Formats: sequence, C-alpha cells, structure tokens
Amino acid sequence: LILIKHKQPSKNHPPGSLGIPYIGQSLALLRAMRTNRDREWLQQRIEKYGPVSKLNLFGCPTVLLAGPVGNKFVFMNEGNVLGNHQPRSFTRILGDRIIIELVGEEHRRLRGAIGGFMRPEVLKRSVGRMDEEVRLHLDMFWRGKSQVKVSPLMKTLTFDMICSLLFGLERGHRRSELVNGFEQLIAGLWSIPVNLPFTQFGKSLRASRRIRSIVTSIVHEKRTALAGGGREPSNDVITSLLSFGLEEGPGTLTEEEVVDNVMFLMVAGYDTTSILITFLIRQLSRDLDVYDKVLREQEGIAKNKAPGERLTWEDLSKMKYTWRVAMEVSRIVPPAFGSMRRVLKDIEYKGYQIPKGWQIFWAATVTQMDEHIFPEPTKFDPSRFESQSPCPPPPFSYIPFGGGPRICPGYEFAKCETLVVIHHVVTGFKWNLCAKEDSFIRNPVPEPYEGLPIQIDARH
Ligand code: HEM
Repeated sequence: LILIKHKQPSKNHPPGSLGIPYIGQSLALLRAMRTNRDREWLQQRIEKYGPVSKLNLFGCPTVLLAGPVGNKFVFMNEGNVLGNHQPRSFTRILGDRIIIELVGEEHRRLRGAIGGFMRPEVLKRSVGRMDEEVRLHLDMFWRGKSQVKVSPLMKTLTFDMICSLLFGLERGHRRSELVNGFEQLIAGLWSIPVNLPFTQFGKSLRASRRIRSIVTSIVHEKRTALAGGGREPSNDVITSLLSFGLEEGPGTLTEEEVVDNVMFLMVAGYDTTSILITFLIRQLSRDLDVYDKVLREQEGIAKNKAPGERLTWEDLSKMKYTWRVAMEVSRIVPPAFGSMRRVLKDIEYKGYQIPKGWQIFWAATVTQMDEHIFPEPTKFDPSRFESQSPCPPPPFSYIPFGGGPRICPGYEFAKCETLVVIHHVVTGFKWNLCAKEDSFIRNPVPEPYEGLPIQIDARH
C-alpha cells in the first residue's frame, strides 16, 4: 500500500522522483557530499528538472529550490508559509525544542535571549577575552611544534571559546568530557534515523545522551546560582535562558528546552567557525598573493601594539581585507551546506503545488557557485566583496549565514573569532601544507584531508 500510494502520480507537484520510500535520494546525496561532488549532484538535478524539483530526503518528500528567487522565497516566508525543519535525525539527537524548530513568538523570544549575547555592543567587551583564549591555545598546542593538524585544533579552540564566552564554563574535566562525545554526536545529525547499535544514528544518539546529562547538571548549577542571586541573566547564555523560565506567561522555557538549546548552540558554533578558519588557513598557503596582503594588514595592526597587548574591537574593524578573504572562503566552501524548511500549509510556487508537511531544501553552494552570479566561480577572488565592486552579488545569492528572520545570530561572534585567530596565526607563524592530498569531503561539514596537517615555524 505504501508503495502504491508513494508511486501515485501527483497532479501538479514539481518534476522529479521521490525514489524508494523513506530512503529516497538521501544516500545518493550523502554519498555525493562524502566524495565532494555535492555541487555537481545538485547541478545535475537542476539541469534535468529546473530550479524547482522534488525528491525525498531523510524520510520526507522534499522540494529543492535553486537560485536567488528560491532563496528569497525560503527566507521571506518564515512563520506564515514555512516553518523551520531539520531532518528527523537532527531533532532526535538535539531535542524537539531547539530554536530552529520553533516559529512565531516562541522563536522570537528564544532568539532574543541567544542573540543578545552576540550583538556587537556585547561582543566589543569580549574581544580581549577571545584574544586571551587564542594566545593560550597557540601556546599550548602550536608553540614548540614542527607540525600540527589545523582542523581538530580549530574545533578545540572554537569549543573553548563557546564554553568560556557564551556558557561561562571554565576549563576542567566536564569541558573535556563534553568535547569528547561531540564528534560522535555531530556525525549522525544528517543520517537516516535508524537507531541500531551499528548505525551512525544509533552511535550519535548514545553520544547525545551522555552530553545531555552533563549539560543538564551544568544547567542545574546555574539555576541554583540564579535562584540564590549568585548569577545575573547577563552573565552567560544559559543563565539568560533560565531566567526566561522564571518569568510568568507564554514563552517561558522549561529545563528541557534550555538543555536542548544549549546543545544546539554548541553544534551551531562548533563545526562552522572552526571550518571557516581551517579553510582560510588552507587558502592562505595556496595563494601567496592573498597571503601577502593578509600578512601586511595584520602586521600593520600588530606594529601599533605593545608586546602582549590585547586586540580590541577597533583593531578588528581595520581587518577589512582579511574578512573579505574569509567571505570568499565561505562562498566557495560554505561551512553550512544548507538547510530545510517545513511547508505549513498547501502552497503553490511557480505553478507547482507543494503539499503541507513536505520539506523545502535550500543549499548555499547553488547560487554561490553559479557562474551567472559569480563569474569564474572557482577562481578565488576576495575583490568580489569590495564595497566598490562593479558587480556586487545580487540579494539572496551570497548566503553562507542564511537570510531573513533566521539569519545566523552567531555571525558577529564567528567574525570576531575568525579575525582574532588569523591575526595571531599569521603574525606568529609561517606554515606549509603537508598532507598527501589537498582535497576535502563533506561529512556533513567540509573536512580537509587528514585534518589539514601543516608544518609550522614560529615567526620572529
Ligand atoms: C562561520 C560560522 C557560521 C556559519 C557559516 C553559520 C551558518 C548558519 C546558517 C546558514 C544558519 C541559518 C540556517 C537556516 O536558515 O536554516 C545559521 C543559524 C544559526 N546559527 Fe550559525 N553559523 C556560524 C556560526 C555560528 C555561531 C558561532 C553560533 C553561536 C554560537 C551560531 C548560532 C546559530 C543559531 C542559534 C542559528 C539558528 C537561528 C534561528 O533559527 O533563528 N552560528 N547559522
């Protein structure tokens, strides 16, 4: 019956096929991502079916929307027509009440609590602490070494930044326990949700339980401190989320919701910023012209500082070229592949009917590597983002941080962190790539071959 129902021709659904029930094209997409052919895979679909096509991803009928018009539709119809929706694997691992699953007022309130800590006015005060974390990290893991692996180290650093700056959680065994289970948890986020001991999903689910119990104990401590007057909502994101729970009325958060969202923030900030920094370091060793310009910009800032003096917000605002390089890296290798939305009511889009309950899928790489929008898309060219650029990217085509009401609230945090790290790496070290291959895969985030090993020398 399922097969018959599944195969019934739809009246006016977008072109394409839903494939085998439940599995659909999930394995084919995951395989393409793991062999770094995801862009070609999407492109072939678009060439075959056009910018609107149906497929079946992670157990749900899905419509792939391609192009700036499709992106605009996704980002500007938040709440009324589309709700956010991640694959089932996502919510089973992180929880049902994560911010990206909420809509309307619930979403706005939670976003206020989370985003409040990542506004420029608040971040300005945190640049000095970020600088301290980066120096400590480089002293511990880089200095005195001849070779390091950039990708795992940047993940450690990013995790430390989130723990100290956002959660107010100091170094110690709990922080190490959290980081240990994390890779396992993340690996199953985009997987087919079959919970068996040997499936990726099953392993991630078990890692998620371990991490959840640690986060819950941290939340308990912060709750006690908040009730006893020992902490203010402005101290860290967890206390701020908890203070919502103390308020009366709609929108208050349960403990489970706080835990879900703390787990989500770790995932959102961990494997995105670290990837951007890793690929930026990779790019600088492949393109000497860009490297020289970044070095000059960073040395210009360093020479005006006393030894050991911390970077400030004003210093970061002078790193304009370095940030354009980071933008170009995010265009070619977007850390976040794309995302899903849930269709909240039957809709018609470009003459096609899309039923309630289906998913909409957008992928950043589709427009960011489109030669009609970014000429010579494989060429690394940071000048595309100059304010005087003759052909700036049209709206909704450059979307590594998403768009609309769900645009990444961690953008400024990620930008500050990236600039502080690059400043210290570029002014402190010289390096060469030393992996056997200069390639990467997506799993689901981009992973460079062997974690990007580099030979390093301290710069004097
Ligand atoms: C280079 C770094 C980063 C990239 C490329 C990135 C990318 C994205 C993208 C594309 C979205 C939108 C997803 C969608 O529309 O479905 C998003 C949402 C989000 N990001 Fe980031 N992100 C980064 C860093 C961070 C950091 C550091 C944090 C916080 C610690 C963070 C927290 C979030 C949250 C909470 C959301 C959900 C927003 C909502 O649903 O309202 N991100 N991010």
